[in-house]
Amino acid sequence: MGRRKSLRSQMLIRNLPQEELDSNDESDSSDIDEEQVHGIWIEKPFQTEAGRSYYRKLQKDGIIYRLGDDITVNDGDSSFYVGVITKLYDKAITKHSGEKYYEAIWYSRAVAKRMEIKPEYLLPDRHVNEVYLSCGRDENPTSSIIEHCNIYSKEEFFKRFPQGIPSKKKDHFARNFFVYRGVHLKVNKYTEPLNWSDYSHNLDKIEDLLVEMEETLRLPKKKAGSRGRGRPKKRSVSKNVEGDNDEYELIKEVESLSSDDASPVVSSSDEEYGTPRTPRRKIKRSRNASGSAMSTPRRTGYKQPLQITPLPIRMLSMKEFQNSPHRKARAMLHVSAIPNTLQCRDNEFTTIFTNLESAIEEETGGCLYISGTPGTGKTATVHEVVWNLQEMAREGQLAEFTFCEINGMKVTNANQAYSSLWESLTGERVTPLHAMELLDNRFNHPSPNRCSCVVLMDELDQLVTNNQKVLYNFFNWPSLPHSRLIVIAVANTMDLPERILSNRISSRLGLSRVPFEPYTHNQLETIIASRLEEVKDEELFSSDAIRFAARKVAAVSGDARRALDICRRSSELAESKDGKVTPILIHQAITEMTASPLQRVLRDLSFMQKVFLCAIVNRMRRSGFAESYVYEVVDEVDRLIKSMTTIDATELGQILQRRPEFHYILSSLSETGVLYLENKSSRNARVRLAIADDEIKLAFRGDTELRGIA
Ligand SMILES: Nc1ncnc2c1ncn2[C@@H]1O[C@H](COP(=O)(O)OP(=O)(O)OP(=O)(O)O)[C@@H](O)[C@H]1O
Ligand SMILES: [Mg+2]
Repeated sequence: MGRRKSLRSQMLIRNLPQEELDSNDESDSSDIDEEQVHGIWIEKPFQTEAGRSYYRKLQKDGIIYRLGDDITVNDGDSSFYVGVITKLYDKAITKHSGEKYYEAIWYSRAVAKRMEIKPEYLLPDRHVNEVYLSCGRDENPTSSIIEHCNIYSKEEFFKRFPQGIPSKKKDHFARNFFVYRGVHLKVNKYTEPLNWSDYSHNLDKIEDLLVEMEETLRLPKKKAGSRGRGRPKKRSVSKNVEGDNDEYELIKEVESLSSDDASPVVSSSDEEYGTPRTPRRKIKRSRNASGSAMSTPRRTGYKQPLQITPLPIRMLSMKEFQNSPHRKARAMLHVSAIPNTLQCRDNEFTTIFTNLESAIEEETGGCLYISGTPGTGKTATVHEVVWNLQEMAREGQLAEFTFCEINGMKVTNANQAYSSLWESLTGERVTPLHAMELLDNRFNHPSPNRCSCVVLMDELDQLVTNNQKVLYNFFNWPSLPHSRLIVIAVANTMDLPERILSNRISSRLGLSRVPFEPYTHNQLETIIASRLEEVKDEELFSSDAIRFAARKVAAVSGDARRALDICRRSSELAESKDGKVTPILIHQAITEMTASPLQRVLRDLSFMQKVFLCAIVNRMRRSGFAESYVYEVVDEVDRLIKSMTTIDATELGQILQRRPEFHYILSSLSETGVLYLENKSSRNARVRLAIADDEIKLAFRGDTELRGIA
């Protein structure tokens, strides 16, 4: 609830004619809350269009706000935004509160708590009392208006306040600013100096200036969806970034200037900043430590500096590498060697690209759900789209946006997704719970000039929690009007949102879906051949061999990763025989990879044994430790089973009831020699794999029962 200010103070702020303030006295006392919080219309609308009535004036908390007035706006935190009112309207005919809106063009603050302009683009001559006219505008409920403010030209401002206004003088600081330039935040470019007295309170001139800024500062856009090929080089951001410290220094400068003025006595804090001193070390003492006869004697000893035993360095000779075409081919076929373009994924690329591009352009939020079996190029395609969009943003053809990647496999706990997103947005590290609150607050409150944020949530199934809160939040935030959050969720199964979230919620979210079909043999052939393009002349792979490998993989899984693995192994075999890769060698590689005794043992395990092994592998990847506790593995098994597509709910119930059998399952696996299990029959026993986790992945990859989890 807004606190009612005295009429005197309102007059001081606004210099309003007394009649306008007096008119307040006639207002109905029953409307007092509505008037204070949302304001009331004090004259008839001058225009009605498409269910909206437009007004010229709003009276809120006794103060009149008109079109063209400069205002400060609540940012949902302890700071504020500055804007000029361009429209005042209500959306419906009813009298309910919360339906009165204003549209504002925002001024970007040159020095703000949370920067609206990226630190690397800040101008060195910016001033603590300066704001830039920006091209951003927003609609917001009138309840967010704080009060009027004065926006002067630079000349006029310094005539009135020769020393500037220090931020600690809160009353004056938040009410007086000057404009010297405009800024286009999407391309981070500034206009030439402006004389703001020509524009102040003149909406037509401001709008003309914005059009001019849009035309002159922004580059022409590339054809939509045109695929800028190749990965753009990483931008080298100047190390000498001006950030919050500079803000602090600037504020400090102004503060010291004004304090000089006010009194010649140097304050202790000024003194501290004036002369550099050797920092004193703080000594932590416990309450009853020093000299007490009762104190426990301190352990004496000395800390040895950490010593690192150097490992022998294996030098790879470049010559050897270049002389061996097979090695070169294997490097090209390696899954980590990302090709310039991804073959056979043009449709998927275009769908994702246009969805993201339009959401960034239109400053809206959105949710994209990408599903497909392993190795179908989901992650690689999203990365390619994002690289292209980032390149466009760098060239000024698209608004700048933040990209954040959260991989379910790389977080130890699903809630860490919140911390990762908050860190990408602000650079601050906070606990997951706090991050969730901060994010919720951010997305529920308007903010001028907020840039869009694209979040890739890869391996989504790993982010499923018991109460599904993480998924719910990440799918719900994009639908909030001010979030500008675009979520790309990637998972192996089509219907994960339906299974995890209740139907009512998942249908409300309205996810756009992009399914990635397994590759056909023709597509796999193209993918392998294009990777071998550079060593084509050497004829290392016969075309029959490539076709054979592609057909073999397409018949089982359509997994590009597997096709590449097979080709790499057969290249090794061919190299040892000094020959080229033939269908026979491909066959040999496949048999080798799938028919080892260990592979046979693994494939013959029972369903639950397999699920337990998958759970152990998942735990290992998440925590980064080889060892896990049995209770952690059991929890992981629960989670995996819930996200499985191959079993129905009743069966699921039975499996979960049988869970106490976990110890028998783990002991049997330990007896087979697949894992080490600590010899105690409790949930706190530790368990570790005795074989490479890759073997498990390889054995279970084509297993239909384990679809969606292995
Ligand atoms: N169309 C393609 N052209 C070239 N290489 C491809 C193509 N599709 C996939 N690959 C390669 O296959 C490998 C696996 O692709 P990617 O990681 O995108 O699969 P994914 O669908 O995300 O699988 P998972 O579900 O296991 O995460 C990558 O190394 C990628 O370079
Ligand atoms: Mg992936």
